[in-house]
Amino acid sequence: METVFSDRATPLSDTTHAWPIACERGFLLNLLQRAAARARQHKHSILTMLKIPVKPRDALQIFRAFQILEMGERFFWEKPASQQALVGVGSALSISSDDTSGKRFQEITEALCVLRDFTLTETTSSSLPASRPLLFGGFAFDPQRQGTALWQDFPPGLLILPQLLYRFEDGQASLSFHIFIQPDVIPNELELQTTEILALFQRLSYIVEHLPTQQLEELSLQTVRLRKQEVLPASRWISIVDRAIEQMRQGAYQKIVLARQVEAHHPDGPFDIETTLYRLRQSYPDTFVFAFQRGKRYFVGATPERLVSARGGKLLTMALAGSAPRGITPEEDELISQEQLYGAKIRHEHYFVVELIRDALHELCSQVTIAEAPRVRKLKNIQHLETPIEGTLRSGRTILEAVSRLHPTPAVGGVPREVALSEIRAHEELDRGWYAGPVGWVDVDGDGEFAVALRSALLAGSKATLFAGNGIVASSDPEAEYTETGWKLPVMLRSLGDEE
Ligand SMILES: C=C(O[C@@H]1C=C(C(=O)O)C=C[C@H]1O)C(=O)O
Repeated sequence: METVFSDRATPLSDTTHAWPIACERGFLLNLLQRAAARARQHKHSILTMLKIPVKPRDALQIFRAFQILEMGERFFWEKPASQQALVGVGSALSISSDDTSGKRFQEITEALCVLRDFTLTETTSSSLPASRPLLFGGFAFDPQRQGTALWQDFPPGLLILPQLLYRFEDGQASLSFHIFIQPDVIPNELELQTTEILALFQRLSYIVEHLPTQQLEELSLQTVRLRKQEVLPASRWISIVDRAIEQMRQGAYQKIVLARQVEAHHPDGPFDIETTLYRLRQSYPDTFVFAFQRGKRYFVGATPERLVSARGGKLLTMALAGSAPRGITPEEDELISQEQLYGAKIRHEHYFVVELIRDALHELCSQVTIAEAPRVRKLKNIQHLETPIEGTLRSGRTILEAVSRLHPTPAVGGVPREVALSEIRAHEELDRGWYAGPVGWVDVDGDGEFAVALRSALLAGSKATLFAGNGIVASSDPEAEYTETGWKLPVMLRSLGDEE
């Protein structure tokens, strides 16, 4: 294998050679020719992926560069504290499911299996860790709920294989390009495609090299008074919670999570997605910071809740439920966590989630380890009770199977699941869309990571729709639940630049 990638140490400040996407024409053409030969042999298109090492750059800069490239919709996924990022643009393939009967995960898994069997991956550098094409996307919270115009273009299930993917992990950065090669492709077309891909690499290199660096930090300091509006009046929301408590007292179900919706309007023009992401990552480094674009709209957030990750057979998940505010002094903070988070009501709510996860993993995993006692997870303005859970996936099981069994956990749905879901559907009076649904990525081999899309908002121009929910049990106090949802909203409000 011939590679022309230069490992020469070029300082990032050297804008002339800071970001070459180096790939020799002969190497790329040869890859496409091999893909074409395989496509002819199998009479099936071949998903061809080329992975190239690049100099690490801030993931948000790449996100910006992808916009200038104008190749279509973008996505962003970052775990700032563990320095992992995925940034994608364009769509080489989109797999969606409109199924409302519970088969959406299965339908998408089947499509992924076909892809896996017809994939050719290549890299210009053997020092890069092997990886497989990955798709990014999400799932609606409840596909059975009648969708409204608010979540148009966010179907029950959607995964997108980007044309270009920037990945940063373990201190290494790479750029992957994906293309389908058809069985009837002619040699001239392969030549043409090679020329086009190389031109694209050149254009992107130029854009990345010439991006200004400091701008986002400055923009993130600017605040504005957003006009905020509750979609349901507080009294109405509280009466919905009241009703649920009454039902639980009568034994109809044991736990339900009810959410409310707030609209925020920017007085002077559209929200800036990059500045929003910058603020989210600065304030909430220990979360999954994500953005998913559909048309001109973005679903964006910083969620502390991992639904599940699976890599090489190792599965990680968590129960995250029970919330309290942060104290001003360390002593007060500690007192709040001891009195509230470790109090009987919250432990009870939390325990439902641990139990469900234990049951859901039973068939999927050969071994499950649940931390003996929950711990406190401290975020900037809120703290939660969290129980880490690990498992070993049985062979042949994939992350999407885990997602389909775990979602919705009682941290966002309720107990029993189906009763709580139909109560939410009938009485919550809001369209959750992808809020509280699984968002994340999966590769063609079934590894991946999904988070629960909390602390999130849907941005449409100068309007943002925010969601926040809370777990309610029979002993809950409706006014207190309202206040608690109010601790969750500032994550997005401040990140949208709100001055309050
Ligand atoms: C539903 C939300 O959060 C969930 C509910 C929690 C609770 O009931 O205390 C805590 C964390 C999340 O599992 C939300 O942030 O909107």
